[in-house]
Amino acid sequence: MLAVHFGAGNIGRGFIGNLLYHSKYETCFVDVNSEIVNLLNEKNEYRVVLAEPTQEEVTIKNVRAINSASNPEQVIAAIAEADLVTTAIGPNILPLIAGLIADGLRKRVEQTDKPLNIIACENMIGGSSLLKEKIFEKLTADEQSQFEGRFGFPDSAVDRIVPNQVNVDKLMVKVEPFYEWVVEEPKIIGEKPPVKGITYVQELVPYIERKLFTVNTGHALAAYFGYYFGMDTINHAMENKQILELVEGALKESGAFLVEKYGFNEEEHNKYIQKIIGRFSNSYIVDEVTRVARSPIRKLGPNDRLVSPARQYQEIVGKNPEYLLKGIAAALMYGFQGDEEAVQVQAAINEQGLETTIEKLTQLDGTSSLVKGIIEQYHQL
Ligand SMILES: NC(=O)c1ccc[n+]([C@@H]2O[C@H](COP(=O)([O-])OP(=O)(O)OC[C@H]3O[C@@H](n4cnc5c(N)ncnc54)[C@H](O)[C@@H]3O)[C@@H](O)[C@H]2O)c1
Ligand SMILES: O=P(O)(O)OC[C@@H](O)[C@@H](O)[C@H](O)[C@H](O)CO
Repeated sequence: MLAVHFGAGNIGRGFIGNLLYHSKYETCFVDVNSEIVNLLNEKNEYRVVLAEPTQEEVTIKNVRAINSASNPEQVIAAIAEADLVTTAIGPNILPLIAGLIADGLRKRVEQTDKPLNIIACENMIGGSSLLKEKIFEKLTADEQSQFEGRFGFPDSAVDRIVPNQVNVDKLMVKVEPFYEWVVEEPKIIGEKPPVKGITYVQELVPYIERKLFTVNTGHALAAYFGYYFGMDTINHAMENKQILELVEGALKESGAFLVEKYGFNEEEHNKYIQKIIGRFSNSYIVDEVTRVARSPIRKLGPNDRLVSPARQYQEIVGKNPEYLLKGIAAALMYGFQGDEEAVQVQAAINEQGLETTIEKLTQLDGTSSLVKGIIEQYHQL
């Protein structure tokens, strides 16, 4: 079985590639990083090390790679033959690979009528659906109806902390032991990809909201307040009592509406929160706050980990959240010069003012109590 995976980065090698290998796939990574592509083709294997006391190590074999910038025709040929296509490249990049996947699917229908599933493994609600939309924009009406029944785009939620890292062995990747990959079954076309480690569910939204609005909400608060208080890594940030309290406060708020909305067991949800806080504090992982804080414009978006839980808390619990608004305020203050989006947010606040910037980024109404609350928290920082 052949899997074509876009993005040979942290999650691509450290998580998806790992599960694919253990499920007997040959994995063809697609990336634009020529160093990583060349190394994968030279070695055809790489190591994954667990960030825990045993430092257990596995070797992932049966891998190769294609540089999509220089060899797009090879990617097209690989998609035409693939049994599964996955991505872990970042939400902002999905639209950029849509044309190449569309060409691969066109070639495929000339060769075979075998169905194919394309699964985006990104931190966002509806990643595969967005990819489908972008691919379908490239197609004629006839192609759209032909592709509709043949290619599935099930949404998914992926969870495993894989920090940025520079190792002597450049292909090696250190990952936390925990992982979860949930895929929505009803949108699968043909047989379910037999990947050991995927949990298939009938409805994905509760899982992705629980993951994004717990793991990523808490992580974002740890990162933005970590940066604010001058911390370098997430586990150092979590050692700070004030930050721990802020993270716990935000997770109690997101937990309150998640439990109410989806009927999760409250006690189980509290255990889930505590487990996540333990994961953030893993001292075997060096996860820089600037990785977790990356792309604040995306993270301040209306459907992302800060604004969506704040809005849903207000709608479902019936009052303004406190900690989630503090988190949004801290994200608005994030001025790391090495992050293009952080620089843009600071420039927008200086040029257009705080309220207009909040309205534009969050799509919240400037007169709403949520925006007023964010401004109040911002001025308190
Ligand atoms: N790292 C984590 O802890 C983690 C966990 C869960 C989900 N995710 C999600 O996985 C996705 C990837 O994150 P990551 O941490 O692995 O990032 P990363 O930067 O380590 O990897 C992304 C890879 O995509 C490649 N890439 C960029 N543009 C490309 C293009 N046009 N075509 C092909 N490849 C391209 C990059 O060269 C890089 O190798 C993101 O959506 C992230 O939110 C990350
Ligand atoms: O990848 P991002 O930028 O959406 O979010 C940064 C981290 O919170 C994220 O990568 C987590 O490590 C991951 O989502 C854990 O499953």
